[in-house]
Amino acid sequence: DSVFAAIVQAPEDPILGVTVAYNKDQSPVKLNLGVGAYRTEEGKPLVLNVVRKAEQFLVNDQSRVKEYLPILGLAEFNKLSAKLILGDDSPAIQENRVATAQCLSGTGSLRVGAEFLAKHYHERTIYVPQPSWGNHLKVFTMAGLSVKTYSYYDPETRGLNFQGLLEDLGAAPAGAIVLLHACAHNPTGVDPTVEQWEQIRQLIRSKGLLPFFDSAYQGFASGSLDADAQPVRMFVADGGECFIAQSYAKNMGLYGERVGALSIVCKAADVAGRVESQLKLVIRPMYSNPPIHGASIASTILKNSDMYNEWKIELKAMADRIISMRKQLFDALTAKGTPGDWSHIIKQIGMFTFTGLNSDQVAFMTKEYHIYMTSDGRISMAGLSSSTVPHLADAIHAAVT
Ligand SMILES: Cc1ncc(COP(=O)(O)O)c(CN[C@](O)(C(=O)O)[C@@H](O)C(=O)O)c1O
Repeated sequence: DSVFAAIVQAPEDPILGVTVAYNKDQSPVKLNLGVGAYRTEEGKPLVLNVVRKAEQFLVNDQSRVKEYLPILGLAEFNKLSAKLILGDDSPAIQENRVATAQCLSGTGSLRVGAEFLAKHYHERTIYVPQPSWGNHLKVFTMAGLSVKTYSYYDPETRGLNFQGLLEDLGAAPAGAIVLLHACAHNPTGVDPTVEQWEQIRQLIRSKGLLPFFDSAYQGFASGSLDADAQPVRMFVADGGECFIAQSYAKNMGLYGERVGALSIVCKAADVAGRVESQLKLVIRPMYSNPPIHGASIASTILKNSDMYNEWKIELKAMADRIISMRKQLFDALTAKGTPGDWSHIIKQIGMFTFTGLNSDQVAFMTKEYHIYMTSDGRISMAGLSSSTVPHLADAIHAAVT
């Protein structure tokens, strides 16, 4: 019989599997609040106008060819991506201390960074917040790093367990890698304050820990690209090293184009040059070179000031719609007198609300109300619209009474 006869059926991905279940549901009132993908008020995926414009511009450019990109990707895109997260006036960029590679969106940037660290960095332990994006554990483990967690979320206050965070990172071995969500923490929607970020930075630098930022929602959390990049810029301003994974999936709506970048901020330009050369040895045997189309769209938008400004307006509109959904859900639960304190819905930031509903309550809401969400109680606010808020409020009310 087949040499693969012993292979067992793999479980569905905890996040992407929710969409699989949603697609099978025939109910007219079904609601997909699982995957972090933006939907319009009409519940439809959104291609930004400025993305359509950039694509049209590219299609009309007869001089464009389909040649391989370099291993590190589209150089112009890499420069513009580093500027986007580090700021136009970043000393690290001016001093040529940043090595950047275009990677396959956020996941690919995290994986390339992890593979690089497993090969070149003496400390193989990476501390990931508890909880974190589910895929972090698998990406870092598959790259050969050993994953530990640091306290992050306080279920009592549904806010940050800041003391626990400081204790756990304070106890980490010198040199350990620390994964930090740059903004809009997934799944909790809880971010440190600027003051808390400064304390985290001081602790990380004093212990010689290596910060690895995951920036998947820049501009999507507050609506401001600069505000959402503030924590990253605080760390880079102190001259220390850091890794930064960027994704354009959400803020440019380039989900399926797989557009992202890994930047490694070094202490000296010659180190950055050598790091960049070693990044090529990680990437070449993995996927050789990245796709040209999505990065060309992003680059066209980032380098053209009219398009860049149009993008910022569309980005803020997406962020504002999500904030409005938070308010509407909070108001609906308040109006219904749903038992419990629901203020965390409006206090949390970014794509997700960490409701505090347990897996049994989630299963009930799926079964009885056709609400699709992750079993940890996370809801993608982008999946909601004014017309569907009442249905979700009914489901939550029924689940907690
Ligand atoms: C913190 C974080 N980091 C990286 C990524 C990877 O994103 P990409 O590779 O597409 O650029 C996500 C996306 N996470 C999800 O929005 C989510 O948690 O639903 C979803 O896209 C996913 O892939 O799980 C994320 O939330």
